[in-house]
Amino acid sequence: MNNDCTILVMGISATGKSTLAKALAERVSGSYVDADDFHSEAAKQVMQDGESIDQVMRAHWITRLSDYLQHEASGITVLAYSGLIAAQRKQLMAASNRAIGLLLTGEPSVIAERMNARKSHFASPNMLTSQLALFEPLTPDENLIFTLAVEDATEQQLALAINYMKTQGILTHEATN
Ligand SMILES: Nc1ncnc2c1ncn2[C@@H]1O[C@H](COP(=O)(O)OP(=O)(O)O)[C@@H](O)[C@H]1O
Ligand SMILES: O=C(O)[C@H](O)[C@@H](O)[C@H](O)[C@H](O)COP(=O)(O)O
Repeated sequence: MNNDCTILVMGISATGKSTLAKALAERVSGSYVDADDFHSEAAKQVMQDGESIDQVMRAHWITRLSDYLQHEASGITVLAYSGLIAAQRKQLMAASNRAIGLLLTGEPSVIAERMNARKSHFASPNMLTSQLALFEPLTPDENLIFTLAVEDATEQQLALAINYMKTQGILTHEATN
């Protein structure tokens, strides 16, 4: 394992994971990685049709992501990843030397608005219902995952995330100045 740390930025589709993860990667001089890039073409087609991927497709996707984190990632990796299933969140948190999570949650109506407004993305807005149904709430042992509000501006989410990372010893004060 060559990576110092992975920051998993999680939440159902259109909660703002990619937006926050890109901003955070820039702020901490890390690498932004989008879990969307690890989907098969067949999985993308399913999501384009407005469905969430099935368990088998999700398991293959998680294996590819886990392999990447274990063997290819280096430095600080900021991964935008849905994290719907608790056991899989734990698997990816365990795939790095060090990992923390940020979870974007909020009102379904706000998320629906963002999904509908988003044009250039393979996931169809019809996915919202299945994403909400599939999402498994955090379990008590998932204590390195910090929840952020989708309703907050990205800058505010970023400030809270940086503060959390400092309290967890992931960042020094100097690293983000
Ligand atoms: N904090 C925010 N406030 C308002 N709009 C946001 C915020 N974060 C993201 N968005 C917008 O919401 C949409 C979905 O964001 P995106 O980052 O693509 O979500 P995800 O990666 O979770 O699917 C995009 O159009 C994005 O510009
Ligand atoms: O079932 C899942 O685990 C999710 O649907 C996952 O596949 C992801 O959320 C998609 O990649 C959609 O992309 P965005 O989350 O970037 O909208």
